[in-house]
Amino acid sequence: MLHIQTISLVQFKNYTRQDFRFQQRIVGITGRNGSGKTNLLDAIYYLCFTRSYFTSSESQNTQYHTNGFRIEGLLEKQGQEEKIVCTVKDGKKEVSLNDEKYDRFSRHIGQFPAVMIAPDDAEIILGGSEERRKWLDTLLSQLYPDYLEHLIVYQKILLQRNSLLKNIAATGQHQDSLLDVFDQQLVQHGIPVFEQRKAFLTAFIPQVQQLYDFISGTHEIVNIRYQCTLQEEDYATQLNTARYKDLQLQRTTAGIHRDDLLFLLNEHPMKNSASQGQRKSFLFALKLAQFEVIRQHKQFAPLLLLDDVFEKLDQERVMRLISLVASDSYGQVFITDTHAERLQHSFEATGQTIQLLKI
Ligand SMILES: Nc1ncnc2c1ncn2[C@@H]1O[C@H](COP(=O)(O)OP(=O)(O)OP(=O)(O)O)[C@@H](O)[C@H]1O
Repeated sequence: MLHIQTISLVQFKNYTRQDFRFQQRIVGITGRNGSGKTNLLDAIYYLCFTRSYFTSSESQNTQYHTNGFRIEGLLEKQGQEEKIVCTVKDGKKEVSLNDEKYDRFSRHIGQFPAVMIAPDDAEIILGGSEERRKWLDTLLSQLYPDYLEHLIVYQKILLQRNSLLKNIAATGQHQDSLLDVFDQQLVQHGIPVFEQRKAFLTAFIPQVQQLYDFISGTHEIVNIRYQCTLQEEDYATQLNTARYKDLQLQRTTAGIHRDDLLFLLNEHPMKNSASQGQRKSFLFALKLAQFEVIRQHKQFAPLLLLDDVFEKLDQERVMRLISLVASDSYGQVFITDTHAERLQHSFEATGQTIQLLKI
């Protein structure tokens, strides 16, 4: 079991200094627009991922006119007390677990799994391919530390290769042997990422379908098509064939950094044809399937952070969703809403009690 008991915020976004105690499995966070509900969810997310869900800019997380922030959380994981502290001061970030500082934040990832569902998630469907890769990478990194390691090295080599391509263009000097070394390293770290993405998606799609059926109460067919050039041709050959083009464009055109996922509803791309409610139902199915996969893998439920779920879903879908996340097979659930009564009644209708925090 994973349960966050308290969180203390100092200068994190709109919180100057505030402590929260979470006493129940289901915690409702209510308050007016702009009162800081999403920011509190994000602080919890930050403890789990050493970063905000919404922004990679620490200055946006820091309260206006201050030079840093601090988030401290006390958690219980499988019967053990755990303390996580994240601080940013004058642009320098530190994260510690039980007072031991991490030398690399990536070591923290996956230990305290969490799934956030937020309105901005529509970007996973509507935005560019990097949004979909980011979603998949965050998920797989929580499951497989090796995946994250390969990805980090791959991205580092990619940057080096791209700057070499620019350098060659600027100086006119051939550097084929150095490019060969980079190509070899891209292959070494890119292929495991490709294999993991492919295997994962194959097993994942039926789970998304099952949850989509449940939430929507329909039998529309959802699908995720993995688009990667490595499916068609050996990566080393591709890099070799693309080298001339890469030299012209001064960037690496082949590889897993260009992967995309095509989301389909009844075989049509969701981006163009699905309604807002269908898209939202799909995103819930996607995220709750993610939750299931993590739970099966870790043998305990991740934290579930639900932001503004009532928007754009009809009453029936909302109730099916609430009945699912309220069930005992889920772990600790945090849910925001501007209407305290709506939140309370929705959960009480399922026979569960909810702690209401008004902020
Ligand atoms: N760096 C910052 N420093 C101080 N305040 C900030 C900072 N970043 C955001 N805010 C404030 O936080 C508030 C937004 O909080 P949040 O998004 O958590 O609101 P919310 O309760 O989820 O609102 P809604 O119901 O509209 O979704 C805004 O008032 C914004 O001005």
